[in-house]
Amino acid sequence: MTAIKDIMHTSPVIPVMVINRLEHAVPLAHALVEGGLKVLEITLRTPVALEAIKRIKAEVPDAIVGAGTVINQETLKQAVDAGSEFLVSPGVTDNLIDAALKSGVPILPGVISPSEVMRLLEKGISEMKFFPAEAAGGIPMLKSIGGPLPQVTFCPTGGVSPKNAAEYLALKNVACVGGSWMAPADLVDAEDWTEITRRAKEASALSA
Ligand SMILES: O=C(O)C(=O)C[C@H](O)[C@H](O)COP(=O)(O)O
Repeated sequence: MTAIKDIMHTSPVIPVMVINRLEHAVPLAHALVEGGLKVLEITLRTPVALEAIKRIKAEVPDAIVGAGTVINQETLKQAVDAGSEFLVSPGVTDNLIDAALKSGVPILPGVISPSEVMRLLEKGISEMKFFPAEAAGGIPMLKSIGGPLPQVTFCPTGGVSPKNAAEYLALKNVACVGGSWMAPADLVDAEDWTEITRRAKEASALSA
């Protein structure tokens, strides 16, 4: 099992994927990996998400496949059973974090406030998702949290785009960012894998 810290340092951007049609899972993963983005977050927002995780794991060996939108013990168990190599949650509850720690699968839990950060530090977690990044205060908020809590490393996600990704990545307490702009619904629906690979290449060229 790869530690979440190493996963966060694998690529500067983690694509957040919403897969509506199962047959898109493997070509989409290939398109992103070909563009240099190996760490893939498949959100559990669609009925085919768990099967998509299994297929990508089986057919795209270079990918590091994680589950997003893990919100409780039930979705955590489903994600782990599907073979997820990491878990991402939009927020935190004690039940969820305790279950994740027990499972042994690394989790990137979502926070927006110093209190949430401190609760996770008490549980031994120092890598976190900052979600929803732009709406929750963006770059100034991360800089402010980094003052008293410099030991925490973040993956800002939510409203991150090619316009602001480099600025986020320049922060001391940011290892990578997450976002959906490499594989938005219209490009996936159109099966425009070429454009998705082009966007992935551009994203993977950003420096963390
Ligand atoms: O589904 C989840 O678990 C999430 O946490 C939400 C995603 O991270 C954001 O929807 C990505 O945000 P955008 O890049 O602004 O589209």
